[in-house]
Amino acid sequence: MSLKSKVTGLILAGGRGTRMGRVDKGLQPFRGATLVAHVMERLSPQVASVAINANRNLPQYQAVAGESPVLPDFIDGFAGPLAGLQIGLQFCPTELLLTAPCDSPFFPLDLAERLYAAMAAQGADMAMAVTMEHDPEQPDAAPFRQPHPVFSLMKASVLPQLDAYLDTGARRMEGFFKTLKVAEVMFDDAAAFGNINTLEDLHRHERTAPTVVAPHATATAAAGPRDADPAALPVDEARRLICERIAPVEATETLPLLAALDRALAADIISPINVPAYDNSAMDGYALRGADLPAQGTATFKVIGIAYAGHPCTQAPQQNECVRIMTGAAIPPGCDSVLPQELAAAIDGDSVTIAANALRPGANLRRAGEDLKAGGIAIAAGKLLRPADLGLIASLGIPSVSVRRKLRVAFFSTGDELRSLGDELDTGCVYDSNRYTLFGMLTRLGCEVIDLGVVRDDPQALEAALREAADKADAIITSGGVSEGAADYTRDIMALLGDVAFWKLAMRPGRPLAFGKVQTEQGSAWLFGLPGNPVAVMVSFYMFARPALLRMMGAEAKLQTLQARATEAIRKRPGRTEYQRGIVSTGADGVAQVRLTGAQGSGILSSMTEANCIVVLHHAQANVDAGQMVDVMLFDGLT
Ligand SMILES: Nc1nc2c(c(=O)[nH]1)N[C@H]1C(S)=C(S)[C@@H](COP(=O)(O)OP(=O)(O)OC[C@H]3O[C@@H](n4cnc5c(N)ncnc54)[C@H](O)[C@@H]3O)O[C@H]1N2
Ligand code: MOO
Ligand SMILES: [Mg+2]
Repeated sequence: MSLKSKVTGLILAGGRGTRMGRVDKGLQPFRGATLVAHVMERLSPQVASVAINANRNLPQYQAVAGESPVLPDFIDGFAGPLAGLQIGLQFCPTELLLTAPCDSPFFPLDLAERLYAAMAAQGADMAMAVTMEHDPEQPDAAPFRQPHPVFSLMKASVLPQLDAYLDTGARRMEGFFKTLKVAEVMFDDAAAFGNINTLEDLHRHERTAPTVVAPHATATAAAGPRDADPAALPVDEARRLICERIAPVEATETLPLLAALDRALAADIISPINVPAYDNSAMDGYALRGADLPAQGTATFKVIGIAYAGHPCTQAPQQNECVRIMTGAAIPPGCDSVLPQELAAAIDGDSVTIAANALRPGANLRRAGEDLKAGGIAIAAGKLLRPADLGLIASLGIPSVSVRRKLRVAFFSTGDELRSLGDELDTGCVYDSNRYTLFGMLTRLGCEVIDLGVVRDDPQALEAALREAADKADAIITSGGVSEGAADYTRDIMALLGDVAFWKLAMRPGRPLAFGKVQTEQGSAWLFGLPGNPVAVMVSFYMFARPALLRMMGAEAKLQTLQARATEAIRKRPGRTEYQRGIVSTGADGVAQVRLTGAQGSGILSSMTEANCIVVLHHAQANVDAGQMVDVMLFDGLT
């Protein structure tokens, strides 16, 4: 089942708007629509359906909501967001509820996904967004954790706990959350959770250009302390801008199951049968009726038949009778329990003696449909098919599946200094390594690769390569030439052929990045102009090209991070995301620990081959002390 189908969105618009002069915040005009309409637009793609919690101007909210419900508080008197949450949970038709306030129109498009990942991983009742913020009055002070309780994903089943909490007269969200198991999810981009509190805020944001058109405008709002480059775009923001523009390729194909490994499933796999198809035994032993088991002492059962996997026994045991049964064999009629043979008190010819408490009635049975129910979604569209998926599909008797077509990705390296393998290495030259790392990363991702070789720093050669790439491919990956260097013609040519933006990112390595669409008469392709430095090209690929390509492939793109303890102090400047190469291992106490691989320069490719993970030091994060936990991304999870 897809996550989206499990989540209902709730927009919290029930407040009094005190700080806005008691105007109805959600209905304030903003960039050509109401604030609530902006929130609705960001929430809708993440959820199965949306509801709005509002207590005033209900017809106006209904006009924005369309078919979706507008729900006033159940308890009286503008009791705050918890009252909105209560009615939202009462209404919620799915197992999860995602909340967003009506005055925060910039929140991440992967909010549901990221909150859910943490909630599931930690077995929590709910997950809440957290950011690291700076006090604008004290720019030199350490950043602090800012929870955002109004951006939460929770199980609908917490409603009775909320009812009980509200019955005590308490009204604070944080107070209620203390009664639950909460997973906190750190988001890099504090600005994305910024809300519009006052009319002045509203007008200030209104004057800045919309996020999608001019990333740098919002980057300024998100800038960290004074030494950070205010024009640099935070990583989360850049990833969001890229993914917002990109859509999956439409074409699909039907492939025999064995040819579908690593491809993105184009349609849900619906189970045509129950798996298992019949109740069967989980053990070698004796099938019997649980009601016949002794309450005390022992009871002796007569063996009346034998059931093998594939050869059922159709005889129904009567009182104190049983059937000898093997693992996987169908349970004989009337039986509901299986005694593993080693738990019998005695076995003598065709009689088996069982002691009281040796077996719980109902034990050791695998019920029909306990793995998959006929008619249910066995695997949701978007899944990249792994070995277990092939097995699961086979277990349903399905011989072929519909997958998205392979993505065609053209790539080339740029630079006069590059020499191909087999060439002499002249003075001032380097062997072209980026094309090999790119080939590896693209192939691992399951793309059809089109290698266009090395392209000289020459406008005509570059234009020809880009045109050829746009004609042949869905996406183009280049390396080099996107910085400010005098010989970097790529920028001019890319801009000439398409709608390409050159970004300076608040990250290291991988500061420069070109992204946009290259258009020719024959076709168009998304271009990712990655920086030339060999480590930067890999990091930029993983952080930006990979999620975008996966999205084009119609696959879910998760960047999974784990936590590990830093074995050493790490220097880190707040205001940019740093990706350092690390080696993760298990510490003496069983906790994951990570050490850095020596020099971290963006030309030092050996740091990548030595590493087994990337240590992610988030935008607002400062120096890390030895022993502190840090986020790591395992290479094995990236490709
Ligand atoms: N004045 C500034 N200079 C630089 C800035 C800046 O902001 N202002 N950014 C630096 C950063 S960060 C990077 S990264 C590089 C990126 O520059 P380009 O993308 O233009 O890349 P090139 O200059 O073409 O190459 C950089 C470096 O990488 C080597 N390289 C390039 N391609 C390959 C390849 N296929 N295989 C192996 N090595 C390759 C190239 O020889 C250079 O040494 O700009 C900084 N400068
Ligand atoms: O992208 Mo550059 O490699 O950050 O140094
Ligand atoms: Mg260059």
